[in-house]
Amino acid sequence: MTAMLVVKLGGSAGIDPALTLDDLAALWPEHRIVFIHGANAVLDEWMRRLGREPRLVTSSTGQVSRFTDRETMDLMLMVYAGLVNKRLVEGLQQRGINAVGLTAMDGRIASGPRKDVLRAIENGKPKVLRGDYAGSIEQVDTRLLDLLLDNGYLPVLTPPAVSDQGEAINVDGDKLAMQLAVALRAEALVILSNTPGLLRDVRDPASLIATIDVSDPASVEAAMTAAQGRMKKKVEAGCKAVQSGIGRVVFADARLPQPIQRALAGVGTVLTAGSRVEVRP
Ligand SMILES: Nc1ncnc2c1ncn2[C@@H]1O[C@H](COP(=O)(O)OP(=O)(O)OP(=O)(O)O)[C@@H](O)[C@H]1O
Repeated sequence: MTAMLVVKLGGSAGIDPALTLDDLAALWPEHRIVFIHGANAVLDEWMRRLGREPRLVTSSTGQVSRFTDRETMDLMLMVYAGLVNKRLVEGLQQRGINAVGLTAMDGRIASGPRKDVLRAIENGKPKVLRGDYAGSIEQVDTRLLDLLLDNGYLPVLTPPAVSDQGEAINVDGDKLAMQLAVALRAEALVILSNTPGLLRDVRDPASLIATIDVSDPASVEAAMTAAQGRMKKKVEAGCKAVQSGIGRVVFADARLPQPIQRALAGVGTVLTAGSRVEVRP
Protein backbone atom coordinates (compact mmCIF):
# COMPACT_ATOMS: atom_id res chain seq x y z
CA MET A 1 0.00 0.00 0.00
CA THR A 2 1.25 3.50 -0.74
CA ALA A 3 2.27 5.39 2.37
CA MET A 4 0.23 8.42 3.35
CA LEU A 5 2.32 11.50 4.12
CA VAL A 6 1.26 14.88 5.42
CA VAL A 7 3.83 17.56 4.64
CA LYS A 8 3.59 21.10 6.03
CA LEU A 9 5.75 23.88 4.65
CA GLY A 10 5.99 26.89 6.94
CA GLY A 11 5.47 30.37 5.67
CA SER A 12 8.35 31.99 7.51
CA ALA A 13 11.00 34.09 5.83
CA GLY A 14 13.97 32.59 4.00
CA ILE A 15 12.36 29.50 2.52
CA ASP A 16 12.58 28.71 -1.20
CA PRO A 17 9.56 26.46 -1.83
CA ALA A 18 11.21 25.02 -4.98
CA LEU A 19 13.23 22.57 -2.84
CA THR A 20 10.09 21.15 -1.27
CA LEU A 21 8.26 21.09 -4.60
CA ASP A 22 11.13 19.15 -6.22
CA ASP A 23 11.00 16.66 -3.37
CA LEU A 24 7.22 16.30 -3.67
CA ALA A 25 7.76 15.52 -7.34
CA ALA A 26 10.24 12.79 -6.35
CA LEU A 27 7.82 11.24 -3.85
CA TRP A 28 4.59 11.55 -5.83
CA PRO A 29 2.64 9.46 -6.84
CA GLU A 30 4.34 6.57 -5.02
CA HIS A 31 3.24 8.28 -1.82
CA ARG A 32 -0.23 9.63 -1.11
CA ILE A 33 0.45 13.20 -0.01
CA VAL A 34 -1.49 16.09 1.42
CA PHE A 35 0.57 19.28 1.27
CA ILE A 36 -0.21 22.08 3.73
CA HIS A 37 1.42 25.50 3.75
CA GLY A 38 1.57 28.76 5.64
CA ALA A 39 2.37 32.23 4.31
CA ASN A 40 3.07 34.46 7.28
CA ALA A 41 6.13 36.27 5.86
CA VAL A 42 4.41 37.02 2.54
CA LEU A 43 1.33 38.27 4.38
CA ASP A 44 3.46 40.57 6.54
CA GLU A 45 5.17 41.86 3.39
CA TRP A 46 1.88 42.58 1.63
CA MET A 47 0.33 44.17 4.71
CA ARG A 48 3.29 46.58 4.90
CA ARG A 49 3.11 47.28 1.17
CA LEU A 50 -0.52 48.21 1.70
CA GLY A 51 0.35 50.43 4.66
CA ARG A 52 -0.79 48.15 7.47
CA GLU A 53 1.40 46.92 10.29
CA PRO A 54 0.96 43.19 11.14
CA ARG A 55 -0.33 42.75 14.70
CA LEU A 56 1.20 39.81 16.54
CA VAL A 57 -0.03 39.37 20.07
CA THR A 58 1.00 37.13 22.94
CA SER A 59 -1.86 35.43 24.76
CA SER A 60 -1.93 35.14 28.54
CA THR A 61 -0.68 31.54 28.11
CA GLY A 62 2.40 32.81 26.24
CA GLN A 63 1.32 31.80 22.73
CA VAL A 64 1.95 34.17 19.88
CA SER A 65 -0.74 34.67 17.26
CA ARG A 66 -1.83 37.12 14.61
CA PHE A 67 -4.75 39.38 15.50
CA THR A 68 -7.01 38.83 12.49
CA ASP A 69 -9.61 41.55 12.16
CA ARG A 70 -11.95 41.64 9.15
CA GLU A 71 -9.52 43.52 6.93
CA THR A 72 -6.60 41.29 7.90
CA MET A 73 -8.74 38.27 6.99
CA ASP A 74 -9.36 39.82 3.55
CA LEU A 75 -5.61 40.15 3.12
CA MET A 76 -5.07 36.65 4.48
CA LEU A 77 -7.45 35.27 1.86
CA MET A 78 -5.60 37.18 -0.86
CA VAL A 79 -2.17 35.99 0.23
CA TYR A 80 -2.72 32.50 1.66
CA ALA A 81 -5.58 31.25 -0.53
CA GLY A 82 -4.57 33.35 -3.52
CA LEU A 83 -0.97 34.27 -4.18
CA VAL A 84 0.94 31.67 -2.15
CA ASN A 85 -1.43 28.73 -2.65
CA LYS A 86 -1.69 29.28 -6.40
CA ARG A 87 2.06 29.80 -6.86
CA LEU A 88 2.62 26.44 -5.14
CA VAL A 89 0.00 24.81 -7.35
CA GLU A 90 1.70 26.38 -10.36
CA GLY A 91 5.08 25.02 -9.21
CA LEU A 92 3.65 21.53 -8.85
CA GLN A 93 1.93 21.75 -12.24
CA GLN A 94 5.30 22.68 -13.74
CA ARG A 95 6.69 19.50 -12.21
CA GLY A 96 3.97 17.39 -13.79
CA ILE A 97 1.84 17.00 -10.68
CA ASN A 98 -1.86 17.67 -10.98
CA ALA A 99 -2.25 19.72 -7.82
CA VAL A 100 -5.46 21.30 -6.54
CA GLY A 101 -5.23 24.28 -4.18
CA LEU A 102 -7.83 24.70 -1.46
CA THR A 103 -8.33 26.38 1.88
CA ALA A 104 -9.34 24.28 4.88
CA MET A 105 -12.66 26.14 4.62
CA ASP A 106 -13.48 24.45 1.31
CA GLY A 107 -15.63 21.38 1.79
CA ARG A 108 -15.47 22.10 5.55
CA ILE A 109 -12.14 20.26 5.62
CA ALA A 110 -11.46 21.86 9.01
CA SER A 111 -14.06 23.53 11.19
CA GLY A 112 -14.59 24.70 14.73
CA PRO A 113 -15.71 27.55 16.95
CA ARG A 114 -14.66 31.12 16.29
CA LYS A 115 -13.17 32.93 19.26
CA ASP A 116 -13.72 36.58 18.57
CA VAL A 117 -12.23 37.83 21.85
CA LEU A 118 -8.50 37.59 22.33
CA ARG A 119 -7.01 38.15 25.78
CA ALA A 120 -3.51 39.30 25.16
CA ILE A 121 -0.52 40.97 26.67
CA GLU A 122 0.58 43.93 24.56
CA ASN A 123 3.55 46.04 25.61
CA GLY A 124 3.45 44.28 28.97
CA LYS A 125 -0.21 45.20 29.61
CA PRO A 126 -3.23 42.85 29.56
CA LYS A 127 -5.70 43.74 26.80
CA VAL A 128 -9.01 42.40 25.54
CA LEU A 129 -9.12 42.48 21.75
CA ARG A 130 -12.50 41.99 20.06
CA GLY A 131 -13.34 41.21 16.44
CA ASP A 132 -10.74 38.48 15.95
CA TYR A 133 -11.49 36.06 13.09
CA ALA A 134 -9.63 33.19 14.65
CA GLY A 135 -10.64 29.88 16.06
CA SER A 136 -9.70 26.34 16.81
CA ILE A 137 -10.25 23.20 14.80
CA GLU A 138 -12.69 20.78 16.38
CA GLN A 139 -13.61 18.73 13.36
CA VAL A 140 -11.89 17.61 10.23
CA ASP A 141 -13.62 16.10 7.24
CA THR A 142 -11.27 14.27 4.90
CA ARG A 143 -13.87 13.23 2.31
CA LEU A 144 -12.93 15.92 -0.19
CA LEU A 145 -9.22 15.09 0.26
CA ASP A 146 -9.89 11.37 -0.27
CA LEU A 147 -11.91 12.19 -3.38
CA LEU A 148 -8.98 14.14 -4.80
CA LEU A 149 -6.30 11.63 -3.78
CA ASP A 150 -8.32 8.68 -5.11
CA ASN A 151 -8.42 10.44 -8.48
CA GLY A 152 -4.74 11.32 -8.67
CA TYR A 153 -4.85 14.96 -7.54
CA LEU A 154 -2.44 16.29 -4.94
CA PRO A 155 -4.29 18.58 -2.49
CA VAL A 156 -2.49 21.79 -1.50
CA LEU A 157 -4.14 23.15 1.61
CA THR A 158 -3.90 26.36 3.59
CA PRO A 159 -5.69 28.15 6.45
CA PRO A 160 -8.28 29.63 6.96
CA ALA A 161 -10.72 27.02 8.25
CA VAL A 162 -14.44 27.61 8.65
CA SER A 163 -16.32 28.47 11.85
CA ASP A 164 -19.50 26.79 13.04
CA GLN A 165 -21.31 29.90 11.67
CA GLY A 166 -19.62 29.58 8.30
CA GLU A 167 -17.05 32.38 8.77
CA ALA A 168 -13.45 32.15 7.60
CA ILE A 169 -11.29 31.71 10.70
CA ASN A 170 -7.55 31.90 11.07
CA VAL A 171 -6.24 28.63 12.48
CA ASP A 172 -2.76 27.38 13.18
CA GLY A 173 -1.26 25.61 10.16
CA ASP A 174 0.72 23.15 12.29
CA LYS A 175 -2.40 22.10 14.18
CA LEU A 176 -4.26 21.77 10.89
CA ALA A 177 -1.51 19.49 9.58
CA MET A 178 -1.51 17.45 12.79
CA GLN A 179 -5.27 16.97 12.83
CA LEU A 180 -5.36 15.97 9.17
CA ALA A 181 -2.44 13.57 9.62
CA VAL A 182 -4.35 11.86 12.43
CA ALA A 183 -7.64 11.74 10.49
CA LEU A 184 -5.91 10.42 7.37
CA ARG A 185 -3.93 7.88 9.46
CA ALA A 186 -0.74 9.20 7.90
CA GLU A 187 2.43 7.19 8.24
CA ALA A 188 4.41 10.38 8.75
CA LEU A 189 3.95 14.08 9.43
CA VAL A 190 6.79 16.28 8.20
CA ILE A 191 6.83 19.90 9.39
CA LEU A 192 9.30 22.01 7.42
CA SER A 193 10.38 25.49 8.46
CA ASN A 194 13.27 27.94 8.34
CA THR A 195 15.13 26.19 11.15
CA PRO A 196 17.02 22.86 11.31
CA GLY A 197 14.40 21.65 13.80
CA LEU A 198 13.82 22.49 17.44
CA LEU A 199 16.91 24.23 18.75
CA ARG A 200 18.00 24.29 22.37
CA ASP A 201 19.10 27.87 21.73
CA VAL A 202 17.19 29.56 18.92
CA ARG A 203 20.28 31.63 18.00
CA ASP A 204 22.53 28.57 17.64
CA PRO A 205 21.68 26.36 14.62
CA ALA A 206 24.06 23.70 15.96
CA SER A 207 22.02 23.22 19.13
CA LEU A 208 19.51 20.87 17.51
CA ILE A 209 17.38 18.77 19.83
CA ALA A 210 17.49 15.51 17.84
CA THR A 211 14.62 13.74 19.57
CA ILE A 212 11.67 14.51 21.78
CA ASP A 213 10.34 11.50 23.66
CA VAL A 214 6.68 12.34 23.97
CA SER A 215 6.16 9.63 26.60
CA ASP A 216 8.71 11.33 28.89
CA PRO A 217 7.32 14.47 30.61
CA ALA A 218 10.88 15.77 31.22
CA SER A 219 11.69 15.56 27.50
CA VAL A 220 8.48 17.39 26.57
CA GLU A 221 9.10 20.04 29.21
CA ALA A 222 12.63 20.62 27.94
CA ALA A 223 11.25 20.98 24.39
CA MET A 224 8.56 23.45 25.50
CA THR A 225 11.15 25.47 27.40
CA ALA A 226 13.42 25.66 24.34
CA ALA A 227 10.57 26.61 21.99
CA GLN A 228 9.94 30.33 21.80
CA GLY A 229 6.89 32.13 20.45
CA ARG A 230 5.22 30.33 17.57
CA MET A 231 7.51 27.33 17.91
CA LYS A 232 5.56 26.34 21.03
CA LYS A 233 2.51 25.54 18.90
CA LYS A 234 4.63 23.36 16.66
CA VAL A 235 5.92 21.32 19.61
CA GLU A 236 2.41 20.96 21.03
CA ALA A 237 1.02 19.85 17.68
CA GLY A 238 3.88 17.41 17.11
CA CYS A 239 3.45 15.83 20.54
CA LYS A 240 -0.29 15.48 19.99
CA ALA A 241 0.32 13.82 16.62
CA VAL A 242 2.58 11.19 18.20
CA GLN A 243 0.12 10.63 21.04
CA SER A 244 -2.59 10.14 18.43
CA GLY A 245 -0.64 7.38 16.72
CA ILE A 246 1.39 9.04 13.96
CA GLY A 247 4.50 6.87 13.77
CA ARG A 248 6.88 9.51 12.50
CA VAL A 249 6.73 13.23 13.23
CA VAL A 250 9.74 15.30 12.21
CA PHE A 251 10.52 19.04 12.36
CA ALA A 252 13.04 19.70 9.63
CA ASP A 253 14.76 22.33 7.54
CA ALA A 254 12.93 23.51 4.41
CA ARG A 255 16.08 25.30 3.18
CA LEU A 256 18.07 22.19 2.23
CA PRO A 257 17.68 20.00 -0.87
CA GLN A 258 15.30 17.04 -0.51
CA PRO A 259 13.85 18.39 2.71
CA ILE A 260 11.09 15.79 2.95
CA GLN A 261 13.30 12.78 2.25
CA ARG A 262 15.86 14.09 4.73
CA ALA A 263 13.17 14.45 7.37
CA LEU A 264 11.87 10.95 6.70
CA ALA A 265 15.44 9.72 7.16
CA GLY A 266 15.47 11.30 10.61
CA VAL A 267 17.39 14.52 9.96
CA GLY A 268 15.83 17.20 12.17
CA THR A 269 13.94 16.86 15.42
CA VAL A 270 12.23 13.48 15.56
CA LEU A 271 9.32 13.08 17.93
CA THR A 272 8.90 9.56 19.26
CA ALA A 273 6.88 7.75 21.89
CA GLY A 274 9.56 5.97 23.90
CA SER A 275 11.15 2.97 22.26
CA ARG A 276 7.99 2.00 20.41
CA VAL A 277 8.77 4.20 17.42
CA GLU A 278 11.67 3.66 15.09
CA VAL A 279 12.82 6.09 12.47
CA ARG A 280 13.80 4.19 9.38
CA PRO A 281 16.35 5.75 7.04
N1 LIG B 1 13.78 26.70 19.98
C1 LIG B 1 13.53 27.02 18.71
N2 LIG B 1 14.04 26.27 17.71
C2 LIG B 1 13.79 26.58 16.43
N3 LIG B 1 13.03 27.63 16.03
C3 LIG B 1 12.49 28.40 16.97
C4 LIG B 1 12.71 28.11 18.36
N4 LIG B 1 12.04 29.03 19.07
C5 LIG B 1 11.46 29.85 18.21
N5 LIG B 1 11.71 29.49 16.94
C6 LIG B 1 11.20 30.20 15.76
O1 LIG B 1 10.06 29.52 15.24
C7 LIG B 1 9.97 29.82 13.87
C8 LIG B 1 9.17 28.79 13.14
O2 LIG B 1 7.81 28.87 13.51
P1 LIG B 1 6.72 29.69 12.69
O3 LIG B 1 5.37 29.26 13.16
O4 LIG B 1 7.05 31.14 12.75
O5 LIG B 1 6.99 29.27 11.24
P2 LIG B 1 6.24 28.52 10.15
O6 LIG B 1 5.53 27.34 10.67
O7 LIG B 1 7.35 28.31 9.22
O8 LIG B 1 5.21 29.58 9.57
P3 LIG B 1 3.61 29.52 9.25
O9 LIG B 1 2.96 29.71 10.58
O10 LIG B 1 3.35 30.59 8.28
O11 LIG B 1 3.34 28.21 8.67
C9 LIG B 1 11.42 29.88 13.40
O12 LIG B 1 11.54 30.86 12.40
C10 LIG B 1 12.21 30.29 14.63
O13 LIG B 1 12.67 31.61 14.56
